[in-house]
Amino acid sequence: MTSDLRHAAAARETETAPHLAAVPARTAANAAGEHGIVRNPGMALDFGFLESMRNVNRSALERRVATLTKRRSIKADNQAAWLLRAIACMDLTTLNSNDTDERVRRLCAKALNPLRRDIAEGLGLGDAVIRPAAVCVYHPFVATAAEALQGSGVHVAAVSTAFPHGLTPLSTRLQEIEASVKDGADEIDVVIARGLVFGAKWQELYDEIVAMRAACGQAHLKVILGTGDLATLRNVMLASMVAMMAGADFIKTSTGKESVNATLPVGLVMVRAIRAYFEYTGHLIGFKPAGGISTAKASLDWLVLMKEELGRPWLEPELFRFGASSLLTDIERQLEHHLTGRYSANHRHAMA
Ligand SMILES: O=C[C@H](O)COP(=O)(O)O
Repeated sequence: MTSDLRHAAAARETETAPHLAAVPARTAANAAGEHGIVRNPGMALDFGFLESMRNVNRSALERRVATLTKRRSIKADNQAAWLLRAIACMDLTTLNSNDTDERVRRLCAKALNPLRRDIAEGLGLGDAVIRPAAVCVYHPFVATAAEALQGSGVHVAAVSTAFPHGLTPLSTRLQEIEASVKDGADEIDVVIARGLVFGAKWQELYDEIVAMRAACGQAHLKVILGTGDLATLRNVMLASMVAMMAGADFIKTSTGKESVNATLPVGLVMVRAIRAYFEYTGHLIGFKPAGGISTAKASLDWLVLMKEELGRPWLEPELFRFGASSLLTDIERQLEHHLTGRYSANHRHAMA
């Protein structure tokens, strides 16, 4: 364990719940790494640890979520700052069957200038650069996005393993990852084959993710669980843990294509898995809720959940992302409302 992580663990032990709030911002910031966070090296698949995970109590989770979202008291002045943070933690996404290079270029242009000039000026942003953390695209558009975003610091994320179902031979999925990395992807969002969860084939799931992590090389690995397909919250907890043990840098809820996408109770299960993994290993894993998050209000609920359950470091793009195709539109509208007291039509905040 590095001294930074030892420091984080020591800080954790001195605090009361939610004790990860004690982890200092950018805990591992001194360690080398493109994101300023020590990458999760993974660990051997530990069946004993998996078995020790308690059953998930859905009604307790729902009560906790209700408390969190009701207790939230982000006042109007703070709200604009939180919404800017939501932009900074966003993977601005297009994953449509009718995507084109031109559409991806327009989305990248939006990522480079996410707020209309009058809104940015009205907020007094000056030289501050507020941009999404990444643009997320299908593999065929990685090179286009990489070229459009070159030098900007906005990453290219690719969904590269037979998204959204993950149902091609592993060798094909690994080749797709390698091709995306070669084309310039900084981050790879992979989907798991959900059948491995239903069959409790944890070893096979673990081995697949280990292979995917190896195929990523320096690119960061986000593992999409497809939680809406996983049937039980215990499956969500166990799949989260297996993904982290196999070396995931982030765990992500959904593809956006399941009938149920990111929900706060499922998110709570996953962030508690992240907490348990941290307590066990000292490694910090990112979280990405994705799918159906389209309103500024929803983004605030998620940010509150992260702050209350895991603490300040999980309000940084190194450890938290929204996967969202239309959230930026609503955030921009709300920021305009904050400045003018009026709402404008969505088309005034075009994405791509
Ligand atoms: O990973 C991101 C999701 O596919 C985006 O879903 P969304 O279009 O519902 O925002």
